[in-house]
Amino acid sequence: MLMKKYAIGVDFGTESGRVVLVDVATGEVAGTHSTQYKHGVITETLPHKQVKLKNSTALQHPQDYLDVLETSIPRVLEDSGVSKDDIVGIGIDFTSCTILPVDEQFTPLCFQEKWKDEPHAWVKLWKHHAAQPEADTINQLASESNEEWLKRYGGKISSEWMLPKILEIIHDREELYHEAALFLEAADWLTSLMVGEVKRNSCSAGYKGMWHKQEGYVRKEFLKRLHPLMENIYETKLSGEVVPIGSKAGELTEEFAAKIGLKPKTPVAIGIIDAHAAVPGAGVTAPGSMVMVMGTSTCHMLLSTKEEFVEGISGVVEDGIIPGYYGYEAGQAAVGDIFAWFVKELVPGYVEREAEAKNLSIHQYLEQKASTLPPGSKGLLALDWHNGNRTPLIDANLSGLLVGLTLNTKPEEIYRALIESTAFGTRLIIESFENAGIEINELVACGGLPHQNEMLMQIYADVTARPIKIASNKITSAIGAAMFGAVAAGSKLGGYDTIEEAAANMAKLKDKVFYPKQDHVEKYNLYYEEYKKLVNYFGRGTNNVMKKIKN
Ligand SMILES: Nc1ncnc2c1ncn2[C@@H]1O[C@H](COP(=O)(O)OP(=O)(O)O)[C@@H](O)[C@H]1O
Ligand SMILES: O=C(CO)[C@H](O)[C@H](O)COP(=O)(O)O
Repeated sequence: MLMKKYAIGVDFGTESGRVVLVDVATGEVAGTHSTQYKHGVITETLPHKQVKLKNSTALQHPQDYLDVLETSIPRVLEDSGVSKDDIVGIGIDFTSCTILPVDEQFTPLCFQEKWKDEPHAWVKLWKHHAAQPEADTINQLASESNEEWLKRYGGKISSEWMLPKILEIIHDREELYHEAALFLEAADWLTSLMVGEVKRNSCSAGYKGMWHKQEGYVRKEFLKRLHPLMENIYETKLSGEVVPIGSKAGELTEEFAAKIGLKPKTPVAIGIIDAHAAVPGAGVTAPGSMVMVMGTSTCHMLLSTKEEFVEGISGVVEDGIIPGYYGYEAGQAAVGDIFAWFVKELVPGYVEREAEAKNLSIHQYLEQKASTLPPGSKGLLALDWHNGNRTPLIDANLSGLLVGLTLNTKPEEIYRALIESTAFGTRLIIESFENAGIEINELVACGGLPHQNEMLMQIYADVTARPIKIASNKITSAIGAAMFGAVAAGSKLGGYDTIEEAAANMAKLKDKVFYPKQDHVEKYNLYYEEYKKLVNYFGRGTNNVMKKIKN
């Protein structure tokens, strides 16, 4: 009898890391284990000392990531009874841009006595937003000198990305900049430790590090204008081979294998960003299907054979998601978060009591009531900008809107209108792609939200006039990472030679598909035109009435 073979996927999220053990032949999940980061997101003071952190700081402790590997991998093997001899490969995905400075041995500077009290020596998590002034400077200089690369990022780069975060370090603590041998994405740090040499993944390098497969990195003259110390940064502190997604980064060293309970020489895949891993995780490896990773926010991921400039996208990167294709990322800054805000802040006590009496969560109760309402939610129309607009307007200062209120408006009507507004937001993103000549025929949803609210999925199908498939498992990114682990092994070692083959065998979708209802589609076409008028008036015009008042 043929022995079953498994791949390990590790998904490093914002609060915890999750390990999944997947049967390579069938995609069946043989075990999962998750380890909460002991230090979580560090925003006020450093863990060991009262060092006050500046506003918008979000740091992490690198030991927490090692703990995930050292705890959850052995646990998953033990609980499932799978032998380490049957693990063909391992892949990791990570939040991004999450970076840290390291020395020549890849030791994080924050582990050193000399630097442990210096906030800039710690991991800067993706949502560290303290580098906004640096991002503004980069955007201004880049648009003044018409930098071609800016168009690949929809016209603006984010304070979350590599260059603003490093420039912030130069501005605040130049000495630390000099001391760092390398700045690494956390995914690349772990990969480099696992295989014993520096490897950078083309996904993070492309979406967050301004790397382009043909043109390389940002030109030196521009970097020098940012800061003289940055002129040669890509040959020095950001040096290291950029390895395309879907490649093997190397094999587990003896030392690292012993730490995490796997066999030395186990193939290790090059890392990938979490949302991007969800694309093959949801079974998408070719153009035409847009993957929506739906949770607190939504990331929209798409493949194409063409590189086009699309309004307000987060980025387009060759080999960024699936080798051989241009991968596009766009997004809505808040989706589930908007519904959470409404449920927490605005739902009256009587609704809470009714929900409790029916043993339903408030979300479930509101869904039940709102699903009997007609499209358009009795004349309500909202703008989904409660956390700004990512694509297509790239404006974090925009705020939400609700029109059409009367004295008879009910909470479930507002709940439905808010959901509809996020669906209109997704349609606006689809239209931005279509305006650039990129086709989208169907949608594939993954993440937590599609499993929580059927009405929401039906509204999305009706508003976008497209069928929506749903990934069967909520941990789609981790499964995608495991697929990359299987590809790192290759077919000779029991894995696959391409990510397409891995996804065809390992991805699982739910049987239920949400098909658009024609009468609803027609109504939503009309309401969408009204939504766009609001977008144009409040988002593209010169009035500032919607902008949040900054204090
Ligand atoms: N039944 C529901 N309907 C709509 N939204 C929901 C429902 N239940 C939870 N949510 C929202 O889903 C979001 C959590 O999504 P999930 O994918 O689980 O988390 P994350 O994005 O952190 O990975 C929260 O913002 C919450 O408000
Ligand atoms: O920037 C991103 C993708 O490009 C992600 O939003 C970031 O990595 C955090 O993701 P999550 O909150 O789902 O863990």
